[in-house]
Amino acid sequence: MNTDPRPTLIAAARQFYQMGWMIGTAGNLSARRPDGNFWITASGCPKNQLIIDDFVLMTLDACRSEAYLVPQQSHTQKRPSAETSIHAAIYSLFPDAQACYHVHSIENNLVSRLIMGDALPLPPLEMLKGLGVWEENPQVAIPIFANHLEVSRIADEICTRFKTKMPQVPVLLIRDHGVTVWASSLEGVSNYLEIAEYIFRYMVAGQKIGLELG
Ligand SMILES: CSC[C@@H](O)[C@@H](O)C(=O)COP(=O)(O)O
Ligand SMILES: [Zn+2]
Repeated sequence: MNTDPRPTLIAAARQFYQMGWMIGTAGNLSARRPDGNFWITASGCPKNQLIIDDFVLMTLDACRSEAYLVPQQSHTQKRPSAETSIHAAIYSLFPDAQACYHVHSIENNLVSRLIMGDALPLPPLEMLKGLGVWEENPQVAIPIFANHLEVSRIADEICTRFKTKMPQVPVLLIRDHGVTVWASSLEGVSNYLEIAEYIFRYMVAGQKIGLELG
């Protein structure tokens, strides 16, 4: 990824806003640069009207799963997303990840309540191939994490769980909060998010008509 990812992030945020996934400043998007630093949306920005200065450059301490502001950012006084620690956790756990998207949709909030355990089993849909699962009748579950006011606690729990058990697909849910997806390219992360949200819409619609989802 040699070009500036910010125009792509701006376009993606506008699209997700229109889908109802980034309403009222919700959500945050990030992408890595070739030097390993990553751009992330500044906190509290309306996602339908982002500009190039609505991003903050962070440097990653992969060993500690923490990110820090890159100094000398004369162009912005903005604060990074309040959920930067989750992006930092993903980038440190998955060195191939080049982009990480987090959105709040009605459906991703609803499905996080379909089961009160720590993983959501998915129906064996063809669409799972788009998340990299090429199996007959796949048994896939998405990890669910508790939502905490202190975001670094969510990030710590992601690190702890994924260090012992890697997720089957690059998707995680935070209960009553939203979804986070990651991929090795900007194109890939958008596809993954669209597929995850398709599956969530399917599950919510299936529940409504009493479908057995397993
Ligand atoms: C609509 S408030 C949502 C926030 O609390 C948070 O969950 C979120 O996704 C956006 O936080 P931000 O700091 O703007 O990146
Ligand atoms: Zn959020």
